[in-house]
Amino acid sequence: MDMKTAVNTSKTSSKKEPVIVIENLCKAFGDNVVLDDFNLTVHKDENVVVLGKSGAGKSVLIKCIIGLMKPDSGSILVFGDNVAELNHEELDRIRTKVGFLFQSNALYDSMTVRENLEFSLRRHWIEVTQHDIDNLVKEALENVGLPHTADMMPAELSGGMAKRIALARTMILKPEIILYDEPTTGLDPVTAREIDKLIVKLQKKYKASSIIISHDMNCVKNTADRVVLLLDGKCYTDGAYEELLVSADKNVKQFFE
Ligand SMILES: Nc1ncnc2c1ncn2[C@@H]1O[C@H](COP(=O)(O)OP(=O)(O)OP(=O)(O)O)[C@@H](O)[C@H]1O
Repeated sequence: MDMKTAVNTSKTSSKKEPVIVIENLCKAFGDNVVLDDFNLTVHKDENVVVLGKSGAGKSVLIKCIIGLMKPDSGSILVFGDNVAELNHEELDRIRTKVGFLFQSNALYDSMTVRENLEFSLRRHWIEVTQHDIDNLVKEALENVGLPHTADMMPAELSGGMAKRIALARTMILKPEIILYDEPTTGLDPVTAREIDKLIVKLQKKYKASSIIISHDMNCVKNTADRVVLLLDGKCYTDGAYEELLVSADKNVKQFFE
């Protein structure tokens, strides 16, 4: 079956403006061809989940999007700019609009929650006042339901709380695009579902677009407007969760069984 033809209709309309356009992306490490003519367009307000087996190239894809890795060929346009051609300052400007939630959370252990959130702001927004910072920190903590944690240290947080704080730190810059690297990995099922809800709530509130890398099929179901299967370096198929769920294609089925 030609899966592209079969399931290439997503819940979100392709009429919305594209924010990320990836065309013919290729990346190899020696003989290891990881991305091989990979294509993907993400539109405004859209949550796209990228599914793929371990080693399929999901992290490499994300690194290319934020300019941490250079593609061998092909292009990645973020808000119309070709990431591989940007200089350091231009990349920094783009990164204020593109938030990244690390799988490890990447909170600074020696800083309080407030300092972790402030650090993000001071690094990117040079002219921000202390009054603005206080308000933004308050809003960010309220967004994730943890207004009382500002003076806590990361070591005092549970895994779920740390994930929420990491999400607050990502959202404090009000990014227009958020890239999530396995946001629910390592969390218990109840906490994982809370994180799914927060991802969707904040995406709606700030009208952000997202790429979510996940193996957690509940997370995929709860967050995805569209699911992309990365296989053999290509976008193997692309459709709504419900469409892929009933697919007869064996490569798709293995993720949904
Ligand atoms: N810097 C690098 N140098 C050499 N090979 C690399 C490098 N980064 C990634 N790779 C290779 O690229 C392939 C894809 O890796 P990647 O981390 O993107 O997989 P993934 O889909 O994110 O897997 P997982 O779900 O296990 O995290 C792997 O074969 C990996 O060994």
